[in-house]
Amino acid sequence: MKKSAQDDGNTGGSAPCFAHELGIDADGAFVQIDPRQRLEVLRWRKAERERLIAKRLDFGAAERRAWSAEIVSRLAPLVMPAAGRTVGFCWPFRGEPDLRVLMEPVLENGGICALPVVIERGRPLVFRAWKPGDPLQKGVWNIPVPESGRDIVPDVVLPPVVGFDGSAYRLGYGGGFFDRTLAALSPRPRAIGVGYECARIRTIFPQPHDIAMDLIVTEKGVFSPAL
Ligand SMILES: Nc1nc2c(c(=O)[nH]1)N(C=O)[C@@H](CNc1ccc(C(=O)N[C@@H](CCC(=O)O)C(=O)O)cc1)CN2
Ligand SMILES: Nc1ncnc2c1ncn2[C@@H]1O[C@H](COP(=O)(O)OP(=O)(O)OP(=O)(O)O)[C@@H](O)[C@H]1O
Repeated sequence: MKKSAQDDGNTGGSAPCFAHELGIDADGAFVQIDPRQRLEVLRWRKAERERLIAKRLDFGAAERRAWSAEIVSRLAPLVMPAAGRTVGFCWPFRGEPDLRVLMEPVLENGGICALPVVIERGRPLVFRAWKPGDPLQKGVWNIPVPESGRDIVPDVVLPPVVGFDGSAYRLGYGGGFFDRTLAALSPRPRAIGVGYECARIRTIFPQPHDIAMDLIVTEKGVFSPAL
């Protein structure tokens, strides 16, 4: 006798699929993600972060200072005129480009500078207005953050990159903080990734949650994402 659909455990709907789990994409929509692929990407990113941070530190402080100066001079026309605009900087950490000298012209132009604060793992960053002389305290990883100051939505953010690719995707420190922040803010601030040429890689293997930078600035130039 022919088995009924019921006997097969098939209730007529589509078969349950256990090969995927749910993730979230850059627009906040749920997407299916292959867990094996996710794990492979996580492992690869962890190793790649370590390799790229070690590589930039190997170059030495004098070289990084010279590159930072180049990056600042390329960034200046992109964030100016700053009047009435808020620029989200990061306090330099582990050999990242030092953009602090750009704060003075931004402030002189009537702009506002802000620094990110990690409120909680898994949550967007909060930006706090800051100017030289205002008190700082230690945040996560001992990165200095403003002790007080009003929370503010930046018009432009300058996320440092651990790695980046030709599509302007950014590899950071693995907290997902900038992706969450950019996904949460409306209107989305302009995001200009900053880093050295030695951070350029073929691809970061972008995942649904990754948000590409609008531009990448290195000591060698200003790069738009390749189509
Ligand atoms: N200078 C600077 N400040 C910044 C950032 C940055 O990239 N540069 N951030 C940019 O977002 C935020 C801090 N980012 C952080 C990212 C990850 C972890 C962290 O705890 N990472 C885990 C590893 C995560 C994983 O691989 O799963 C760890 O080290 O244990 C901490 C802070 C805000 N301030
Ligand atoms: N918008 C989001 N919603 C939910 N989870 C997210 C979001 N963005 C990122 N994540 C999660 O955060 C984790 C880390 O992301 P990713 O590897 O892209 O970090 P990163 O960009 O290197 O870190 P950071 O910006 O903190 O320097 C991922 O596992 C991802 O699932």
